[in-house]
Amino acid sequence: MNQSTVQDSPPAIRTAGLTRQFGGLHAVDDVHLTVPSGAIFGIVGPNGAGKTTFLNLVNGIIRRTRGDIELLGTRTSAFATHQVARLGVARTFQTIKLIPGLNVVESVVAGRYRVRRDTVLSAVLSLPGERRARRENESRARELLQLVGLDVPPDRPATSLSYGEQRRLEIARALATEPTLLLLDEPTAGMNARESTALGELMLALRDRGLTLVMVEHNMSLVRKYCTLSAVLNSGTLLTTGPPDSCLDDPRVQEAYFGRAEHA
Ligand SMILES: Nc1ncnc2c1ncn2[C@@H]1O[C@H](COP(=O)(O)OP(=O)(O)OP(=O)(O)O)[C@@H](O)[C@H]1O
Repeated sequence: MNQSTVQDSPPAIRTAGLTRQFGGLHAVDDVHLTVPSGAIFGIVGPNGAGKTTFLNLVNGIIRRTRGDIELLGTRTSAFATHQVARLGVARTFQTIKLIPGLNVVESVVAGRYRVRRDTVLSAVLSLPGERRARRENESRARELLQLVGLDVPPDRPATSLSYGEQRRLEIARALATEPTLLLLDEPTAGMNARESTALGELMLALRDRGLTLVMVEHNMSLVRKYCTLSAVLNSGTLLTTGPPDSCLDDPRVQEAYFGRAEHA
């Protein structure tokens, strides 16, 4: 996707009055937020601010109590996860979710099958063309492993990788669905500084390929360096949104994190 196409695209995410209650708790409370296409968008906020709940609402894992969600120009408020995935939205999780028993390359190919039921069916029935499709899937998986910088033997069991490597494998698996919008929940958790920087560079490379990236992240220097826009949640509400430096230096944000502005 070139730059003018990205600019002409509808917002990757638009929420209006988005609210999710758990009993009496407003985990996400009346959030009006727009993530433009082509952004690297950081969602930050103290623990329990509602960041993961927001991502869960966006990709249909949980249902809203009130409000609306529009993804890539389609109203998805009542969509289930698989319907959201088919629009071109992929997701990684705070807790790594790799399928035990699969090797590195199989884990990425599994990502492809997740949204392509027709391919699964032809694989099971061994229909003509299935072997060629499998070869293509594996070769695409190897390209994605290279893209995310995961230089390990493709036949290694996925669960034997280091934590940082597993996080990159999850991103490769998410990319295997050919998403337009990639949601990452704390992608640098457990990564060292070198791995975190590599992840930042990967996000830039993906953005240059036309993806929109939204990440929940606690690493503020990463957000400042690599995100083009950000939003701060606090107690479920949207405190502020805009370029990371102005958001994170906002006294209200400092207060949400530290209690008093002068502690920043
Ligand atoms: N399924 C649930 N049932 C009840 N309460 C929930 C549920 N999921 C989240 N919450 C509550 O909603 C609030 C927001 O949680 P959420 O996980 O979205 O925060 P977060 O900003 O992602 O936090 P962290 O940075 O610690 O991961 C918290 O008070 C949490 O305990």
